[in-house]
Amino acid sequence: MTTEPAIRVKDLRKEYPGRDGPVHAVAGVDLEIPPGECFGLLGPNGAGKTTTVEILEGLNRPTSGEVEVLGRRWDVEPTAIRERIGVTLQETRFPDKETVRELLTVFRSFYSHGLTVDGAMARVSLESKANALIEQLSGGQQQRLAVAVGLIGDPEILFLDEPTTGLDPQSRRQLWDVILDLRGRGRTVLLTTHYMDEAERLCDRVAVIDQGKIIALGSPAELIAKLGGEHVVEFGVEGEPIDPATFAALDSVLAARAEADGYSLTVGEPHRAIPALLDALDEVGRPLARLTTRHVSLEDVFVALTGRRLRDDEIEEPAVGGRNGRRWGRKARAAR
Ligand SMILES: Nc1ncnc2c1ncn2[C@@H]1O[C@H](COP(=O)(O)OP(=O)(O)OP(=O)(O)O)[C@@H](O)[C@H]1O
Repeated sequence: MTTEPAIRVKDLRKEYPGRDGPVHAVAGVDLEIPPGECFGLLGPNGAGKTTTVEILEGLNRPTSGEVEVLGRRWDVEPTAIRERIGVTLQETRFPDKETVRELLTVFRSFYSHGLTVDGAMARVSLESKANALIEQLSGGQQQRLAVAVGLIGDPEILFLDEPTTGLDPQSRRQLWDVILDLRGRGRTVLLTTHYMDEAERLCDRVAVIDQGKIIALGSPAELIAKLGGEHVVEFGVEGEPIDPATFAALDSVLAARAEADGYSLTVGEPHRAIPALLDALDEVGRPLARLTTRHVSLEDVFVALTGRRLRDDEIEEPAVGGRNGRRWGRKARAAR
């Protein structure tokens, strides 16, 4: 295996013509991904993930910038790159009337070396479906087949564009196992997703991308640690809305935010913050409607950086800094 980066991207830009002027789908992305890393590109719909990945896969051309895949450039050595990468697109449509084995046999013939067809089916646990028609497969099985197609050339890098979107939880977990297996084999995986739990579970490092730019880069644990608190307390209060600044001043609260249906606090120590919250509500005679606690997630990182949720582009109020004086919220922007 080479010691050069598996992927190197410098000042990558892609503009599409738009009705109201050019759309800057990728607006200056720098990336260096070492071999063997499972790297996640995270961001909401329209952030520029697919465009970036398509350029890396050689399916789209950049407007400007440098791209090297396994030390090679698409405009110089396209075949050499194609032989060593695998691609699973966001949506794949295979011929309904072909069997799993037939399809994999066709794709295997495109590569000078690779897995056996049986080996590829085993990697994605589809052995029992070898002779099933593609139209007979469930959504999760079809997606695993798409991954098997990506793996058939035994690639050094596998690109997976939103591999689990639309799948049920069990199918998602089955695909996660396939990706973890690949990671365990030392292969490089570049994954795009808008599921934060997926990124946390699978990725060594993630780049959070928004409006064509990387706004945070690091391991999920590093990005979460930057929020300063490990826990989120979410609660609702009966009656009129309360200014979140009231809660920001409470013991061990690092940031407070009004949510659509209540409030969310980033806290260092829930056993100090919760009693303080209950006392404060008691004092003003406002009963608590509900309260839950959870660990901070990458979703919270995204909200803290952009003031928006990843999944639905819902607008959030900026967070109000706690007594440690930390402000994590930014001005809420209008959804595009
Ligand atoms: N062929 C195209 N022509 C014009 N605009 C495009 C084209 N492809 C993408 N865009 C625009 O570029 C931006 C980035 O799109 P892209 O598909 O890369 O985002 P994404 O993060 O992958 O989103 P999704 O999760 O929805 O696929 C969006 O504003 C999109 O509308």
